[in-house]
Amino acid sequence: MLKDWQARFNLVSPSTLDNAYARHIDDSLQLVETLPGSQPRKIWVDMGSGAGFPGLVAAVTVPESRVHLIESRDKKCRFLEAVAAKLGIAERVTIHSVRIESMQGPKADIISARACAGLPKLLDWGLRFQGRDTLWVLPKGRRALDEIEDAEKDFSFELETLPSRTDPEARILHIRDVKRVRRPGFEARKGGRKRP
Ligand SMILES: C[S@@+](CC[C@H](N)C(=O)[O-])C[C@H]1O[C@@H](n2cnc3c(N)ncnc32)[C@H](O)[C@@H]1O
Repeated sequence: MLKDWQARFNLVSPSTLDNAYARHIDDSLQLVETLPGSQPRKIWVDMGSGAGFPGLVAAVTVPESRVHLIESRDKKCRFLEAVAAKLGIAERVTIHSVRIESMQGPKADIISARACAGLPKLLDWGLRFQGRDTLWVLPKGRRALDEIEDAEKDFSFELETLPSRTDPEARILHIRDVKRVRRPGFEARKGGRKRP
């Protein structure tokens, strides 16, 4: 379906299409593989789902999950609906055709986002979905360490960094207990913060 719909809907980067299973499906699958056995997984929120990576792959492979796919582009949402219907998983998949910032919930057991935004923005957007036992599962590329450093300016969090099985330069971040913080050395001012 990805290949059929690509010409009209421009779902993924054309250069990845020939190798789409490895680049998108298997790359998403490895995120599911990293979930600790004890992790609750009833509610899964995937931010910026695009063509369903990793959200739809999670819906297929984690049958106890209800998966919320958030994607602001209508065309991509039409594709997500069609795939979910074809796979017979539409009952467990909710597609939100809105901007992430406009949502208020639900509280998630798992929050994922792939190739959607830098870590500080993801934490800012995703906090509204964080509950008590939420695990954030975020694949990141070679800028992972810089993004973590940036995020630490505005947030505290527990972090575990796992290797990626599909890309030696990438990392999979497992994050918990995200809190917004004001670091010493930053002072509030109208419209933002500045370093003294
Ligand atoms: C580069 S694509 C990645 C899609 C998919 N996660 C993947 O890995 O193939 C990023 C997607 O996030 C969506 N997106 C970006 N910002 C968003 C926002 N604020 N609210 C909802 N969707 C957003 C875009 O429309 C786009 O489809």
